[in-house]
Amino acid sequence: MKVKICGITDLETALASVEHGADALGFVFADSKRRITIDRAKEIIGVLPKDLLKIGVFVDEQREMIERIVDETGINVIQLHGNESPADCASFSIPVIKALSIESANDLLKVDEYECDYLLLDSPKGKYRGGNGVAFDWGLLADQKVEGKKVILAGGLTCENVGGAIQLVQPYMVDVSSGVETDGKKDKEKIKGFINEVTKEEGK
Ligand SMILES: O=C(O)c1ccccc1N[C@@H]1O[C@H](COP(=O)(O)O)[C@@H](O)[C@H]1O
Repeated sequence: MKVKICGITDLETALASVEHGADALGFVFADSKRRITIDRAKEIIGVLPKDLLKIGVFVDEQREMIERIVDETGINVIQLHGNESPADCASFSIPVIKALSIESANDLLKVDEYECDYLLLDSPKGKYRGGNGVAFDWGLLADQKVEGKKVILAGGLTCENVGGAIQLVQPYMVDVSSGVETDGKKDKEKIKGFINEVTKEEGK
């Protein structure tokens, strides 16, 4: 099971996440309290391990801007978290994650429209397009399995609920932002605890 820590804005948190076993770090280039500048992302990514997934999160961003940010920062996976169409997600030169908002079983029908490398399933609710710390009904995914896609589960995951979520959904990766923060800042102990819970669940 892979783990992504999203909303990285400083090097110390990035390095601590890697040390504790994160497979992927997310950098938000969209409207968010965790938005990062191109220069800052470049500085952080420049010292991270080569094989780590460095994921740029975008919401309905211009393709040219996404390509520029990829070139300048070293982002090696693109996460499209807005209303991007299947065509918008196609033919980038690096892997793409399409995020879909899941509120009802009907929303899962969209899954087959996208041919990208990964599908991220998140809650639709909150102030921003993502990163709101709100979970959706994971039971929908237990009832209607997503076949043949690498599923990333996101939205309201915490140290307390990630074990149960994994049992229910069996995703390829779990993705967390708010659940590893205290007072709006990334909390290294929570990051460690979250990754430990995922590892514990895998060992069962
Ligand atoms: O993290 C953000 O601020 C963000 C902003 C805009 C689009 C996506 C964003 N983050 C993604 O949302 C999921 C869920 O976050 P949370 O754990 O519920 O806080 C997160 O994993 C990011 O991929």
